[in-house]
Amino acid sequence: MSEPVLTIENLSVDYLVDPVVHAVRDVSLTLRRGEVLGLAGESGCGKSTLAYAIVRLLKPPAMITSGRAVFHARGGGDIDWGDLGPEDLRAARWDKISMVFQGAMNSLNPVISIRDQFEDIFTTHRPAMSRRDRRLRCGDLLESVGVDRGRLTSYPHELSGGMRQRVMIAMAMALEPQIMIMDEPTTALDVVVQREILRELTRLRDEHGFAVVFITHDLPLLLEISDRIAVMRDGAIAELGDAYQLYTQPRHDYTKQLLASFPSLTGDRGSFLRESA
Ligand SMILES: Nc1ncnc2c1ncn2[C@@H]1O[C@H](COP(=O)(O)OP(=O)(O)OP(=O)(O)O)[C@@H](O)[C@H]1O
Repeated sequence: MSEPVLTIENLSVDYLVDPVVHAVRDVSLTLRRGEVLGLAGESGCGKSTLAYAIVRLLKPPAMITSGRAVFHARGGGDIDWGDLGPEDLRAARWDKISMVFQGAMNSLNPVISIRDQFEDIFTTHRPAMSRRDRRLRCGDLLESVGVDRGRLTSYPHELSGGMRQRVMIAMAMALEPQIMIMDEPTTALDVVVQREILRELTRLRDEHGFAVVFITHDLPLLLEISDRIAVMRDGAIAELGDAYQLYTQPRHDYTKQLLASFPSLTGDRGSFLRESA
C-alpha cells in the first residue's frame, strides 16, 4: 500500500441558502500516491462540492464548516490548504494539485492561441524558464496527450472538443503536480473520444505517478479506470473500497442499488473491468 499524498479529515461544506444545504458531510478519506480514486454517486450528492473544497475554489454561498485537506509533499512536509493565503493557494493549485473541471475545454480563451495560453502557465509559475524551453515543453506536453505540436499555433475554435479537452489535460500536467482532480472531464465527448482520452490518462498516470481523483456519475467507466472507489450519498461517503471488490462484493445497500441502476453492469460480468490482482 503506497503512502498518502492527500488526507481529507472531517470535511463539511454548507451552502448558506434558505434552507441551508449540507452538501458535504464529515468526509474523511486518504488519497494514496499514484492511485486513481473514483468518486461516484448520483447527481447532487456533493461530488463537485467536495472537489472544489479540496482545492479551496468554493465561492459563497458555499462555506467550509469543518475539517481540512492536508497535502503531503513528496520530500516530506505537510501543507494544510486551509492555512494558505490567496497567493500561496494560487501557486499551489497548478503546482501541487491541478484540476480539469466539467466543460474545462470551454474555458480556453477563444482569442488567444493555444501556445500563448499554455506558455502563460510557465511564465507565471516558472518565471526563470527560458522562452526556448517553454516552447519545447509545451510541444512535448501536447504530444504526450496525443495532439500534434503544430497545433500550438491554433486558436481554440480550430480544435475539436476532444482536442481541446486534451489540451486542458496537458495544461493540468504542465507543472508535474502530484494530484489531478478531474470532474466529469470527458462527459461532453462522444464515447470513442472519451475512451481514447482515458486510456491516455491511465498511461500518463503510470508514467508520471500522479494520483487522480476522478469524478463522474458514470459508474461503469469509474469501475474501469479506478483503483479504489468512494461512493457518495447525500454528502457523505457511503462506501469506499477497492474498485473490483466494490463491484463484486458491494457492502452497502446504496452501492448495490447504484450498480443495479446500470444495465450494462448486469451483462457480461467483468467484460469491461480491468482484472484485479
Ligand atoms: N451555489 C449553490 N447554492 C446552493 N446549493 C448548491 C449550490 N451548488 C450546489 N448546491 C447543492 O449542493 C448539493 C451538492 O451539489 P454538487 O454539485 O456538489 O453535486 P454533484 O454530485 O457534483 O452533482 P452533479 O453530478 O450533478 O454535478 C446539491 O444539493 C446542490 O443542489
